[in-house]
Amino acid sequence: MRLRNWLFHNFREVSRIFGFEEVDFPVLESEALFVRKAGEEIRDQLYCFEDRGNRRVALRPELTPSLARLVIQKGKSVSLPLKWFAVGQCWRYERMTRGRRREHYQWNMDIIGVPEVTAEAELISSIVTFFKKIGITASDVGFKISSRKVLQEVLGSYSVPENSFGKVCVIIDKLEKIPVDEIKKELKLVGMSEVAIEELLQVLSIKSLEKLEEVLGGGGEAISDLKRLFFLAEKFGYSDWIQFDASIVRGLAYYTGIVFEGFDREGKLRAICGGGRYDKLLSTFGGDDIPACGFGFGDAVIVELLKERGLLPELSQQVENIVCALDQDLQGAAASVATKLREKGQTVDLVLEGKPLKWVFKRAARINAQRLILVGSSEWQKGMVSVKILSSGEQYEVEVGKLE
Ligand SMILES: OCc1cccc(Br)n1
Repeated sequence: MRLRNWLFHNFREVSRIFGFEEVDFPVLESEALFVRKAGEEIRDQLYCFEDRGNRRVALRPELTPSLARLVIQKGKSVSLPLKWFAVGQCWRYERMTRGRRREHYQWNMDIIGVPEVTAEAELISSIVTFFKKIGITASDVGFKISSRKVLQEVLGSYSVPENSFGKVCVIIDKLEKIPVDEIKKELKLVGMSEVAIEELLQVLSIKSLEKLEEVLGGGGEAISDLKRLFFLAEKFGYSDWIQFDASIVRGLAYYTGIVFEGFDREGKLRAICGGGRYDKLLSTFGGDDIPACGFGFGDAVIVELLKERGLLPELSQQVENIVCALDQDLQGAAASVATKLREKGQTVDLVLEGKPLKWVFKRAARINAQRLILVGSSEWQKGMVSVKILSSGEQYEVEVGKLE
C-alpha cells in the first residue's frame, strides 16, 4: 500500500502540474459501454455479469469509454478543451492459471476538444515528466510512435471495408505476439487481399519517417501529423525519448490517429503505457464528433521496471511520537498528551493497553518512532512527561504544555 500510494502520488502530482483535473467514474458500468466488435482482448476478457435487476453490467476494463460517456453527459455544461485525469481500478476476467492479476489500477490523462497533435505531444510530455520524477531516464525507456492514418492511407488504396479498420488494427497489434502466418490468416478473414497484406506488412516494418514519406508520398495527414509531433517533441525537450515505428497500432479499436506506447529498452517487459487519438469514440456513444486523445498507464509493469532498475523507493512507516502510560490509571492522561500533539499536526502512535516497556521499545523501533513519550505518575503529578529521543537516547522531562 505504501508503494501504491507513492506511485499514485506521483501520478497525481504530474497531472496537477500539467493543469489537469481529477475525475472518477463508477467501477461498474453497463456492459454495452464496452461491447465492441473488433476482436479485442479487452472484450474477450470482460468481467461482465447480470445483476439482480437483470441488467447486463461489467466491471470496467478501461476508463476511456466512461470518460466519453461523462463528456457527453456534461454536454454544453463544460467548456472545451477538457484536461482530465483519473487513477482507477480496472478489471478483466482471465483464467487464474496464468497467474496474472484480474484487477489493476490505471492512470489516465485525456485531452478532449483539441484536434491538433499538440495534445498528443503534451500527453507524452506528461509521461516523460513522470518517468523523470521517479528516476527513469531515456536510457531505460522510450516511446514508439506511429499513426493509424498510415494504415488508413495504405488500406485506402485497397478496397478494405471501412468497418474492418478497427479489426485490422487489433490483428496488427498482435505482430510479434503471434506468428506472422496467423496474422495473415486473420487479415484475410476480415477481407484483405494477399497483395494488400503484403504491402501492409512491408509498410509496418518502416522505422523512419523519411522512408515512410518515400513510400506514402508527401501531402498525407499521417506524415504531417508525425512530423509535427516530432517537431514539438524537440521543443518539449524529449526527442531522445521517442522514435517512429510504423508497426505500433495499439490494441484498442477506437484509436484513429497518433498512437504511442512506452517500452523498456531492455525488451524484457510488456508495454509500460500506451495511448493515442480517438476522434470518433464520442460520436459512437451518440455524442457530437469531439476530438480526443489520452493514455493509460497501468500500475503493474512500471513496478517490474523499477525493480529491474533498482529504483523501488525505500518506504517505511514513520511516526514522530509513541505515547505510553506507565500504568493504566494514566491511560486518560496519555490520551490527552496524544491529542495535544495531534492538534499540533504531529503523528502519534498511542499505546492503547498496558504493555511492558520492552514491548513499547520494540514497537517504537518497528514503526520508526522518533520520540518516546512516557506518562508516569511522579512526573504527571508535576504536570510533566518524560521524553526519550530514540535515535540519540537523550532523555529529558518537559511540561506537557511545552511539548512540541
Ligand atoms: O491491461 C489490461 C487489463 C485490464 C484490466 C485489468 C488488468 Br489486470 N489488465
